Amino acid sequence: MSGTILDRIVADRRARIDRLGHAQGETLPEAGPPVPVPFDRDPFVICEIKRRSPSRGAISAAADPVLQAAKYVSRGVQSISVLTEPEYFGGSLQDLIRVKQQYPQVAVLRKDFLLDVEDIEVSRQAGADAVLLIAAILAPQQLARMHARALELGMQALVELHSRDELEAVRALQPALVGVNSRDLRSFTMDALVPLRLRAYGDWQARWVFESGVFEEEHAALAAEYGFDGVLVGEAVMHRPQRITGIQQGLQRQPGDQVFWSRIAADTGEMPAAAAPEREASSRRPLIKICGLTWQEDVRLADQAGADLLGFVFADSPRRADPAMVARLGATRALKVGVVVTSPGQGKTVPDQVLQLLQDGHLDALQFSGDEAPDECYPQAFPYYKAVRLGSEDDLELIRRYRCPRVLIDARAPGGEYGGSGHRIPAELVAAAGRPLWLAGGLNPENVAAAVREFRPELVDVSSGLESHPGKKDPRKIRDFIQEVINETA
Ligand SMILES: O=C(O)c1ccccc1NCC(=O)[C@H](O)[C@H](O)COP(=O)(O)O
Repeated sequence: MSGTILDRIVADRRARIDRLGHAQGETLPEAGPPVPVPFDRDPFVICEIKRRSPSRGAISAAADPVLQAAKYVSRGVQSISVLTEPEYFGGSLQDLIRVKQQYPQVAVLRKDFLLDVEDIEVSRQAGADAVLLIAAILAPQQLARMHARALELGMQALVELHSRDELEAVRALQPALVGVNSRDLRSFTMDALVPLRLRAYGDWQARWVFESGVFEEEHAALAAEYGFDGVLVGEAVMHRPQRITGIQQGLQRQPGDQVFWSRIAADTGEMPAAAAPEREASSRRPLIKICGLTWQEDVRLADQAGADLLGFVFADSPRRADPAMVARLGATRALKVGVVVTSPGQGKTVPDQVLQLLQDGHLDALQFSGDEAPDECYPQAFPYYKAVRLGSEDDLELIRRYRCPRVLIDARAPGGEYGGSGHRIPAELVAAAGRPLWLAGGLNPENVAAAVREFRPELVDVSSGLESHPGKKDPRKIRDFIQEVINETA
């Protein structure tokens, strides 16, 4: 057997079915199940009952499923996912049966590693209104059979994907309910950009659910802004059902004209399915952000030379940008980012002019480069990402605390600058910073190739290293920097 946890869970479940049958030795209700209720009613926040998981260990080992469901229902939740896998998740079919019997008007999803048509029938008999079908563990024809049986029985089937190949495998089926898991069930790594990346390829009529990693309002806002109709939330609400209200609010955002994270998602990570074998994702050219642009001709040059992001500093700096210049730029190929430094505990202090640029589409996102706390960014601007300065191992912990899909790491310079210092981050901290890596701090045309080789960043960010003097970029350095990055990953 190959070694991933997903392989082990599936093999153990298959062995349990062989031993005990599809009901796994559990007693099913004698009375016929009630007519299924729709699973995807709005607000489509699916709250999960999950005692433990292989990735997180014990979440709420002793939780009573009916009491937990009560906490969800009292907050307006209409769709509940019940983990019924016993060995790795501490669940059972009885959990689902009890929840459904107590709350017949709530739609209940059976979340398990379902393998056979008989699993679908047992789920219905237990009272499930919907079932989860995981594309990663089912051959396309088997998935199609199980999907068809679920629909025949009046249930809905949430088809879960995590990769482009899986999406292409279910394309012919065009399921009406698709979940994209931001967690890779094989490695447990989470990446909020995976659902955004796959969503762009899902061009059939369906309700799309963003799964895993949803903890706060801003995670649901990200899902909603980028085309998801629902979110599936587990650990966050097991611990704190009070979060449901914020998550419901976040999901109310209408998909707008934001492109920032979907462009980043498209330009990073998994290659399009057809091209994947030719090129490893790890050898993909990192995105290039050229920051501290103050002159229009520098902006044009950086844009034409191949920068992916253009940064404009709206903070104390020799590179402070003029908002009027940014407003005059018009369309650029590269995304435009406004860099701000706001004061912690002072509320909303992003300058109005900068917010206006974001609102009017002259900027695509903000970069928070100050000492903003994790909960001080989203209320000020969206989309955004955080820049975190690393000077010691203690700072590494900071990275994990922020909720945006990516965090830029920068040097904690001796002079206390918030950015543009020209200082490098100590190599051992970069190595320990986690991946995907957005790397800033002291890069220049001479050292960027080595940095790319050593650290395989997803994005490199440069400012002072391309200047002829503070605030003015040197055209040759811009071109050389970009060429060095291209050469290193060609
Ligand atoms: O660039 C600045 O002057 C600046 C001032 C205040 C806050 C942030 C600033 N820059 C943020 C950036 O993203 C820079 O590109 C980053 O710090 C790297 O700068 P450098 O070390 O000069 O390449």
